[in-house]
Amino acid sequence: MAHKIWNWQQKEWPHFTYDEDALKTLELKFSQNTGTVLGAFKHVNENEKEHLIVEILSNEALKTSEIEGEYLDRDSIQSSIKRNLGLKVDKKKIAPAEFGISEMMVDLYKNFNTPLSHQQLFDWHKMLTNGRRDLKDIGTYRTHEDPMQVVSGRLDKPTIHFEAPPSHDMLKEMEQFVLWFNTMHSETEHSVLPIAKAGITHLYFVCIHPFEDGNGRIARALTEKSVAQSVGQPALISLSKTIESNKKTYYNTLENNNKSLDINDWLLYFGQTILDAQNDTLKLIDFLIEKAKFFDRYTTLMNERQIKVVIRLFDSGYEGFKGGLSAENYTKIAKTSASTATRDLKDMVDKKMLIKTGELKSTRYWLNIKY
Ligand SMILES: Nc1ncnc2c1ncn2[C@@H]1O[C@H](COP(=O)(O)OP(=O)(O)OP(=O)(O)O)[C@@H](O)[C@H]1O
Repeated sequence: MAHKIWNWQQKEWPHFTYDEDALKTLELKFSQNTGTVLGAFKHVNENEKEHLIVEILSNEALKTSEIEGEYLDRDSIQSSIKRNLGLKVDKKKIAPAEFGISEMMVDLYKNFNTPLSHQQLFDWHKMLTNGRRDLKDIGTYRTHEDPMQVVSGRLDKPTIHFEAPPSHDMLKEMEQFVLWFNTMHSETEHSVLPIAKAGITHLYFVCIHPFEDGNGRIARALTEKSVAQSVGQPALISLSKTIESNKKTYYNTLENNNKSLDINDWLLYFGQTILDAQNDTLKLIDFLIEKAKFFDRYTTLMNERQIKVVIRLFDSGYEGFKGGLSAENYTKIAKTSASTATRDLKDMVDKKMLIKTGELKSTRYWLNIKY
């Protein structure tokens, strides 16, 4: 490469700079949100807490894979997360990709507090590449001779978005990175605030790009480790879900921040992403609290069909049952006749469990909770 284009070729690498004042509002909001999440958690009973952890870890496993265009099976991931957490033993056979990502999420959750080590990164890489046969270096940093590039577009005419340092620098770079991460997250280090720590962690890691594959997923896991160490609890934020919902901005912002060591734009984008991810968790917690209240109040007033349908509605999450529940949906879920469905639904509206909107064929029913 003729010109020194990339950040790692700059003299000051890896000393990133940013404007602390510009991040102040985000850092403050982060610390307020952290308090709110911890407070809300106290209102969730043990059963619901378990549900929440499984829900968030499963979503994150799914979404971090989706960012890379890999669509995994939700049920297998949930099962595998439960098994890895020691909550469930069943004989369901789980495919290698689903098993691997679940194992990594649970390891991240359980061992959030241990200092980062090369071994932990190698283990994650092994988990992520579980079952793959197309890679040379698994569970170790890359060694291939050809340049490590992030590319898109046609194979014969690719657009190069980034080129990472050569493979022979990996040991030196990663030694430095691991040392930086652990120093930055030691108890006595207060000069850098949590959002900045997490944001630098992500960008710094993907710019080294130390593995043959899986660098994005490991970078997002490391970000969650950083947040967890800053707050002293597993992060449980919907980071990958939030990134995935606006993937283009994620890639564009990375691309605009991989040349200079001044990464202010990146930290502003990523800080807001972390806040959105925290807010998503808060909504989930509120939703679970509402769910528990709903069942406390109404379980004895419902027949078996009604309970089955209500469970199905809650399973759709706080975003709700797509388009609302119709009488036809009800007959299908409860496996009942149209006339029974009409009677059950009217009863639930009368008891204020459901809210009815629309008329005739466009009549829809919604759970009567605060959403
Ligand atoms: N222009 C860029 N500069 C620096 N990093 C980038 C850029 N564009 C994308 N990235 C990062 O590189 C990651 C992709 O790297 P890599 O392919 O090794 O990861 P990932 O986890 O692979 O998944 P998969 O192997 O399934 O593609 C993205 O998720 C993103 O974090």
